[in-house]
Amino acid sequence: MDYKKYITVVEDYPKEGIRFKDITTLMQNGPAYKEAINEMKEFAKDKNIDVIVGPEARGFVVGCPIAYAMEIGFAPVRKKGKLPRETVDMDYGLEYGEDQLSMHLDSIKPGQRVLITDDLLATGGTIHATVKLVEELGGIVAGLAFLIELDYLNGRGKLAELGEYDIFSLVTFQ
Ligand SMILES: O=P(O)(O)OC[C@H]1O[C@H](OP(=O)(O)OP(=O)(O)O)[C@H](O)[C@@H]1O
Ligand SMILES: Nc1ncnc2[nH]cnc12
Repeated sequence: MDYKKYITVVEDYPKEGIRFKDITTLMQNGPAYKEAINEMKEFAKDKNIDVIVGPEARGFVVGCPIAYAMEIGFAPVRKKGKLPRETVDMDYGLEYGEDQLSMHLDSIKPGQRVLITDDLLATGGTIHATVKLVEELGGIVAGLAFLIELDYLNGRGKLAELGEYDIFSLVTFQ
């Protein structure tokens, strides 16, 4: 499927010079959304995944339906102060700002195999912090799946600082 035709590119949002990839137009199309989730699930199917992890908010939009389809759990990564119990926290930077991400201490058991999902890989800052959170909790990152990868921001290079990972993206923008 040509997913690009369902993704809207918005110029200069949220800041001048950013070409924002809006996935809401893909989500509005039931068959395209379903097919995208199915392809991401296919990537994960032989990896013995125990739990899916995704950062708020758009990581939930892809991670939760994959978890549902695979009949496994989903552990959220949230911006600081949003999780009610004890957390592990990590600073991070992204294409248009910086923040802190958190996970509940009991959201991953040591040795569990994790699929990390998000809508989009840009600079890799969000996913770099997410991998660090998962590994700090003792999880094994068995794969990373994205709807969109912005090749020109080299998120893969940022992830390579942490190790070698199996990375899948449905659509690449050069
Ligand atoms: O690779 P990076 O440079 O880190 O950028 C990618 C991240 O940026 C966006 O999330 P955002 O923080 O805008 O939050 P949202 O999902 O709540 O809109 C996107 O959903 C990714 O999580
Ligand atoms: N260019 C972009 N479009 C959509 N989401 C993003 N997150 C970081 N960079 C982005």
